[in-house]
Amino acid sequence: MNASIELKNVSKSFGKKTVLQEINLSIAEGQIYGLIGPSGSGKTTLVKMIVGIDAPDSGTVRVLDVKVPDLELLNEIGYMAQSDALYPELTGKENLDFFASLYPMKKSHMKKRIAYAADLVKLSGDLGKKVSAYSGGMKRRLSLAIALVHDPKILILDEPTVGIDPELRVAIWNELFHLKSEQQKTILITTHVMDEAEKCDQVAMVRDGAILASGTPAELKRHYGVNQLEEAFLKAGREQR
Ligand SMILES: Nc1ncnc2c1ncn2[C@@H]1O[C@H](COP(=O)(O)OP(=O)(O)OP(=O)(O)O)[C@@H](O)[C@H]1O
Repeated sequence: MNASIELKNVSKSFGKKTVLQEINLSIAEGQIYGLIGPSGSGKTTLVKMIVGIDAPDSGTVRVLDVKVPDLELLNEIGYMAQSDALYPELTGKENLDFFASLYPMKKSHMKKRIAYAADLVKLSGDLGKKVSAYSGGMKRRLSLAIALVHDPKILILDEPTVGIDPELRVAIWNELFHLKSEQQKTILITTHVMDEAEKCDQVAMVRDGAILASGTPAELKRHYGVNQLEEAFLKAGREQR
């Protein structure tokens, strides 16, 4: 099977600081892939390279076998950034309409997609309100709906469940599982939360701009002889030093 997302020897520095060093990553289609690592380890920088928002200093990024950046590829990627990029003076519905209109979709299909995405994040009842009146969690939920609205093959979600209550978090994860198994979506997610990493098919542990280890959660725990993924992460970090 071809990889949906493939990074080869990707490095990036900001000034003198090396933020990513020689990253190699291959994510198969139809997987939920987790990037787990502490704050500042380089996860966001890495996903921005995959979306094409930022360019590596060296190395290559390919998505669906197309070299990034590529404008058409954006039709196949749903990106939820860590900070919400919403229009506060517009309503939730107007935000969804606007972002959906950026993609080639028939009006009737667009309407269905907006209803589906709003329902998924339990915002259907609040779509008429201005985003400036939304709570932090509601804004995250709207951002997730926007990432999904054009039915992309690949979802890239940067800490999607931060500020979302446990019940909705479970509902969102169930939908991610559904999108994977029913529609073979490829889902890349960054998280600090170990119990979310446990739900991923594959996990890469990121630290100081490098991938310390990768594999299924079970493989990683077995490799490090531990019962918790968190312990595997700590052991991998100690071995690196
Ligand atoms: N545009 C930039 N200019 C300078 N430094 C940057 C820039 N973007 C990121 N960095 C630095 O790169 C490092 C990695 O940041 P990044 O946001 O990728 O980490 P992260 O793992 O996503 O962290 P968090 O979990 O807190 O979001 C940090 O030291 C950060 O300060």
